[in-house]
Amino acid sequence: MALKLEIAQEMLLAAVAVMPVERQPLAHCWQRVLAETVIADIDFPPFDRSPLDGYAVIATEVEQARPDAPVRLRQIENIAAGSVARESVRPGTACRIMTGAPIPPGATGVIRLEDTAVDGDIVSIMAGAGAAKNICRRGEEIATGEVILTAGTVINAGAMGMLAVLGKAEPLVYVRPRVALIATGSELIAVDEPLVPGKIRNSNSYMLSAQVQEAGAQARLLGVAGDDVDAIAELVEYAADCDVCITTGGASVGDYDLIGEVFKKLGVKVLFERVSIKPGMPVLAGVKENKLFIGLSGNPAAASISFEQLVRPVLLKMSGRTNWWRPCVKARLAAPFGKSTGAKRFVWARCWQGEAGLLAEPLSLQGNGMLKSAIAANALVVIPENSPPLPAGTEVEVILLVNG
Ligand SMILES: Nc1nc2c(c(=O)[nH]1)N[C@H]1C(S)=C(S)[C@@H](COP(=O)(O)OP(=O)(O)OC[C@H]3O[C@@H](n4cnc5c(N)ncnc54)[C@H](O)[C@@H]3O)O[C@H]1N2
Ligand code: MOO
Repeated sequence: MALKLEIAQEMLLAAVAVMPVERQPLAHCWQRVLAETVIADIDFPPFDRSPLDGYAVIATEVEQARPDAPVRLRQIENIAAGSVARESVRPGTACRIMTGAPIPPGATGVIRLEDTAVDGDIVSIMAGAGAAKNICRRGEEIATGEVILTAGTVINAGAMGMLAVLGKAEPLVYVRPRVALIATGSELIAVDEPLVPGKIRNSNSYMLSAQVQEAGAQARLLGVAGDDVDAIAELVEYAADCDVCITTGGASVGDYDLIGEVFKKLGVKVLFERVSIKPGMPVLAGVKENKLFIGLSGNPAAASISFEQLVRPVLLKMSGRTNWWRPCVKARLAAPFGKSTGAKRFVWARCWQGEAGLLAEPLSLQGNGMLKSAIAANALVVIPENSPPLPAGTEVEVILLVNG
């Protein structure tokens, strides 16, 4: 009897724990999950600074300056970004200043270079209104004590930059789960081997290594084992240093479907053997000594979809992420979906914004042994259980294949 998807998801999530933490050099932290709350210990900007190349002035002195009535000031010094002024701006003077340099004492505004005319050490201000707005104030973006990032945040480009602003050279991040990938099947050959009759290349390990990495984990490709319990068990034991071990193939009821037997031989406690989804119905899951064992179907579409639905949320939880689910939206089918379906079905689709709302078009060639439509897919259409064929225009739930 196949288990309901939601129950299988809950069982797997309950079976795993969040990974330990480690410090990593900031340059290696992109896409890692932060394991600490980052509180600003500085204001940013740390000083009032100029957003323009121009002249720091006393704003009220130049307010009325116009091209036909310029205000003439004496330049006292020139401050580059990285330097600080030695002198104060006093009435009748201006300080040449570059973008990013600290506003000198006494100045209350900045005039951009384009609104000035310079003759020796005399600068004529040709347009002086609004000079006070041309100062970036200390702490205008970040105030000391502010919470800037929280644990569980995926470190994106913005977070990378912000951690650098705050001097976090070695942020605390979660260790990435290690995931072993083993392909089983006597028909499988390696990607660099020539095809011979009866054989196909192992594509599942490469497809899943991408899915594993997209979920923030590390993939270890352990190669192929033929349909032999001892050979498969040996490779699974090879994965001893991994947190999750995933096999593909041999998950169904055929003469050579041996994963159940392999799990039994290795003392893996089986949680379930079939989940009520299409594709991906045959999927075994088990635990042994805090390690998770997953036996996915050999069919590429089935392996990919059951990974997406069952394994991805688990890897996100282990990685320290706080949201384990993709964003889900409603859309209308842009083309009919002609199959009636018993179990809940996931269909690779393209989703886009139409004139009257979101549209989703199921991609062609969606056999459970096929993969091509996954190349163009940006979404999965969810066909509810016990659905008749669905005409174009039917409202469906769509899972967007982006991070939530
Ligand atoms: N009598 C029944 N037969 C089948 C049933 C069923 O309920 N009763 N279910 C079918 C469905 S649906 C699926 S899904 C598959 C699941 O089979 P397995 O998980 O045991 O997988 P295999 O038989 O080993 O392989 C299936 C298919 O995939 C190809 N394959 C395997 N590994 C790879 C790989 N690493 N890279 C690329 N392709 C791979 C393999 O050659 C087979 O064509 O069972 C159905 N049968
Ligand atoms: O159950 Mo199979 O999983 O349709 O691909």
